[in-house]
Amino acid sequence: MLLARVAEVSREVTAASARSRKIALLAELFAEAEPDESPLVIAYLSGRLPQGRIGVGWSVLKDVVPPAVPPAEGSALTLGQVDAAMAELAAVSGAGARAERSRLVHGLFSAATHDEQELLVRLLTGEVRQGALDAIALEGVARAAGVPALELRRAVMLEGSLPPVARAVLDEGASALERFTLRVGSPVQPMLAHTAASVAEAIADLGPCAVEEKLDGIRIQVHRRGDDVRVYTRSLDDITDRVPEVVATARAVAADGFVLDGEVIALDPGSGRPVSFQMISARVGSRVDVAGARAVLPLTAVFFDVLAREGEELIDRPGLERHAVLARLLPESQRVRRAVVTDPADPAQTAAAERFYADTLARGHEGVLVKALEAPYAAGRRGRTWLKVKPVHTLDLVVLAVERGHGRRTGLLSNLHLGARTADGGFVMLGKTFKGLTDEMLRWQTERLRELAVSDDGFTVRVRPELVVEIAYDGLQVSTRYPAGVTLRFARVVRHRPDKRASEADTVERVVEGR
Ligand SMILES: Nc1ncnc2c1ncn2[C@@H]1O[C@H](COP(=O)(O)OP(=O)(O)OP(=O)(O)O)[C@@H](O)[C@H]1O
Repeated sequence: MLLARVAEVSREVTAASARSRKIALLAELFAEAEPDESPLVIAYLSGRLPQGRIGVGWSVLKDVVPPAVPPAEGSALTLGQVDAAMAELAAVSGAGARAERSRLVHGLFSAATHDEQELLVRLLTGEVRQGALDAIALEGVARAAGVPALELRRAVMLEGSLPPVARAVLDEGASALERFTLRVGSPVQPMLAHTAASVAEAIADLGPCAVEEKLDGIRIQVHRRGDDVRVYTRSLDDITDRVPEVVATARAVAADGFVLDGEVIALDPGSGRPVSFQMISARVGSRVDVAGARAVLPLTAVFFDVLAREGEELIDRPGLERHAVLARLLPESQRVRRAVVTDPADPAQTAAAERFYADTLARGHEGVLVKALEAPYAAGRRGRTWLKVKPVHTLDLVVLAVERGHGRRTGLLSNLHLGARTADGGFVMLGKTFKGLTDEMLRWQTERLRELAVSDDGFTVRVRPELVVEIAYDGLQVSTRYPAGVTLRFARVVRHRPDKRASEADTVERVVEGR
């Protein structure tokens, strides 16, 4: 397939306002593509490169942004050629890398038409305006392959991503879906939670439920088959080598095969209270000297769900049943604490749930999750059957740009420009903040944002909109300075969220309407 065709559909999808029209356009595109090309089509439409970040920054791109390079007359670039060029670019390193990248990028842009050049820029800068593309791409594939979207979605959750499933169903049809089951060693997208204002509201919503402590660590999914243990993050990255303590815990379980869902935390050796997320994140994120870091900040794995055991898939079983399996697998110390409300009409039980919430906060945790006892595990979805209750309201926003620090912060990238998602896949800026950033966080974000930089006027560095930050704030205030007409009052950074994608950030509608 030609890149020009993807560029054309990408434009049409952006211009179409009806979701059904977008899906129809995508279905047509997937029907035309060879099944093997579909992973590239999905990636390019949603503005991702399969190679990830490939080191082409603004210093290289500014020389090729249209109209800098004369465009090719007719379209001839195929998706395969673009992919090969990106792979070549990703492999460049060492002395002379910048010149070599520049040479390769020039070559690619000279072979591209004007429209293709624009798509290439968007791919290389990460600036794609394709709202909720992953969800509609899934529906487009379902229609092109003639399979129900619901069944395709389940397969995608179990596989972890759309491209491999798309390739299989477009090639073989519905029968391919059977292959995508929960497998030990293949991470599935975790179930997520909605928010409730209070424990009472959550109980009223869910009926019989469990109130669990919300641990403030890093989500982990632990797979074990025989002696082989793998640990994945919420974004399904394999962190096995960084968390030897978790591997040891999983090996000690008296069962051969299972998939567990939980959180890795660190407890202060002195007080026994949980240490900050930022420190755990630094410990898990460190590529260096795991043994040394381990001595300083030992990690503890605590689990709250089990998705499979000894070859048996459990995700469709009620929560209560899964918890019974979990309780047989793990000692109490390795499970989250919880209080069960079997009868929401019993005041003694609801009072006990409220006490549990208060005690959890007093122990230094950030809140609770209230989970319906009957509900299955909704992999990859923000289910209505898990509700989180926290005393402080936070937003997940995307860093759009950052200002250079001055004074004590000279040399660091400090003041963050914060954006919420818009319905059309873009971002709208809601405000700026450098409050809440510790020295360690400043150092970390400076390094990360330098990698994401796309332009720099000496004062403000614009970045690919990829880094998510969790922001606490005291409310909204009307502002003519910001495009949504509002800005955040006393916004402060709670933490960076490298485990979240920009597509998971809060939408401006949610911020403004409190939804
Ligand atoms: N007992 C628990 N059950 C489920 N998730 C828990 C529990 N304790 C801590 N967590 C964490 O809370 C998260 C659930 O909240 P949510 O689905 O909103 O994700 P989130 O956006 O990362 O949440 P937040 O931003 O509030 O941490 C899980 O991803 C997990 O990391």
